[in-house]
Amino acid sequence: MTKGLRRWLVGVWLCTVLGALAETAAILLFGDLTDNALQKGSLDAFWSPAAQWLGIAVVGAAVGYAGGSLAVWVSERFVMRLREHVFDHVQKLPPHFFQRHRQGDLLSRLTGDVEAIEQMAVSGLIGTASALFSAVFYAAAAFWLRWELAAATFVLAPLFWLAARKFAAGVRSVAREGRVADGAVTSVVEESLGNLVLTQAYGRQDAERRRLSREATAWFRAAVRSARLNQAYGQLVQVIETVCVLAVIGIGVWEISEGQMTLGQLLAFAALLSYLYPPIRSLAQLGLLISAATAGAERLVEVLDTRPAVADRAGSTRRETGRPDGFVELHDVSFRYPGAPTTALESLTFTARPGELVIITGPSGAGKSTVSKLLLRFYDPDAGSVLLDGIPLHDFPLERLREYVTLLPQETLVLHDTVRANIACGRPGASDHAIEEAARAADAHEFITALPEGYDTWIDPNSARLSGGQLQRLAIARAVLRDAPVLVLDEPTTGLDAIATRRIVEPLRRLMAGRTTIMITHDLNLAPDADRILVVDRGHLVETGRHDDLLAHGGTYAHLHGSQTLTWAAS
Ligand SMILES: Nc1ncnc2c1ncn2[C@@H]1O[C@H](COP(=O)(O)OP(=O)(O)OP(=O)(O)O)[C@@H](O)[C@H]1O
Repeated sequence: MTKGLRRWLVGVWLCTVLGALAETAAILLFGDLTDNALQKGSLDAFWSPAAQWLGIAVVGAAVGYAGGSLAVWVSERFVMRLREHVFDHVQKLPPHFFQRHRQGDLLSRLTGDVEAIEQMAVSGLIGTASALFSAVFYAAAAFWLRWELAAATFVLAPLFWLAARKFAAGVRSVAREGRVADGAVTSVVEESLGNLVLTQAYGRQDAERRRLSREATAWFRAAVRSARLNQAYGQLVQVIETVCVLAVIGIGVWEISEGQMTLGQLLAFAALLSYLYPPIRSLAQLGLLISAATAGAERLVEVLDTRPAVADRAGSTRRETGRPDGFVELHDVSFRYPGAPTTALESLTFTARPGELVIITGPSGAGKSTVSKLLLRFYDPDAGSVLLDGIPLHDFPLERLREYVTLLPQETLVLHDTVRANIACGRPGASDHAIEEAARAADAHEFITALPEGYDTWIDPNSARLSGGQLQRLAIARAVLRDAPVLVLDEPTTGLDAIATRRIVEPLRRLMAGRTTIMITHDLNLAPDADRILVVDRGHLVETGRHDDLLAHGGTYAHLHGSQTLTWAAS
């Protein structure tokens, strides 16, 4: 991530060295001026050092400006890359990662934690480099000016380090608490806003406020503790500095009274000290800053350490497969979700030939949706194989595979964009004509043109502009445009009433025509159309056959069908 940034970093450090050199030279000139011009009252002795001082100040300002701007550019660029890197990584993570982490907490990691590191990167880069060089130069100048005074100062310098060390552990732990609390606050806000209807309908406002206030109190405590620690450290450092300055003045007064030193030298030395302490202080403080940023970094590393469940195999990205016919086979497939106590699928075997409709049904939690996750290769099976046209799925480049196998998920997924863009994401770059054709095939053209801005109407995931059935037809249009040989439909009618369901049956049939379709559903309306029905229960395939045969068999399928017919009759 730091590739290409390192040479700019060298530039920053170079500017810092030059800046410190300029300031050291200015201090020495100040001593000169005091002894030769001020004390003697000689204007002649003033001009030359004054002109040099001015020249040095101008050069110092230019170098300071260049170094400061460059340092911010380098560190902000680093942070930008870090954020993109983490984001890219998160986008590859498997579904269970998102089920186990609260969304708000992930948001806070991608924003707040990255900012914590940003602070360290900015202050670290500018701060450490400039503090280190300044400290070295000023220390060298101090020794050159009066070594005995410098020695007295440096005897006391380790006190700064001791103070910083004492505080570092506390600062890190409080920063960690703060970051965790920040994630919790974001999570509560995000969850509450997402659940506003439930909150308002059931009068849960007070309960939600209490939830927020609990997390906010933890955050408040951490923030106050952190401020207290920093204040205490700052004040302690002030006291240490005062001790150092008094020691130097004491020794200086004694040396002047002995005639071993001039007032100019003492004043220059005192000025040098006022330059020397800030870098020493900030070097010590850097430890505290790093301690605080480490808490944020640890949370990011936790995300980065989570491996994607699947990745392109070596060589698979170069493999040219051509568009498959859509022959899907599962052989003895078993799968258990990472960390789950039981297997979700056990020795599942079935095939779907090109153009066939295979329906997978069964009770809730049977493992039906898991089949869709394996077909899209969100996960690889623990045992057995999933093949497309006889080729194991992991031999296809992931991106290509997902062009060949299209998923129509349970929840209608909407992009924050126009209706047109929402359909076009099925095939980026599709012409307006193709988009409209897809919408017509999905019976969506009519309601889209009735929208205020037609295909250019803006929609978003929370938009109440479109009904569930209309959103589902939009998703069908997207799938039509994608034109994949294999289609996986996961409960396409869930959440739709009988009328809306009836309205999507025809578009669905059009979409399925000529494609291998694997439909996961409780709704057995389309079951008579299926070439094969699989009944899954607790991860096992318990029955398979055509609708009429399974009904005649009188087993689980007949029972599921019967209970559904009863529900329809009752409704
Ligand atoms: N991310 C996960 N981590 C652990 N277990 C999971 C995860 N997702 C699903 N499961 C478990 O795997 C089993 C099969 O789940 P799956 O979602 O495939 O069932 P399903 O038949 O589609 O259910 P439904 O009809 O209710 O959608 C269930 O016991 C479920 O609890």
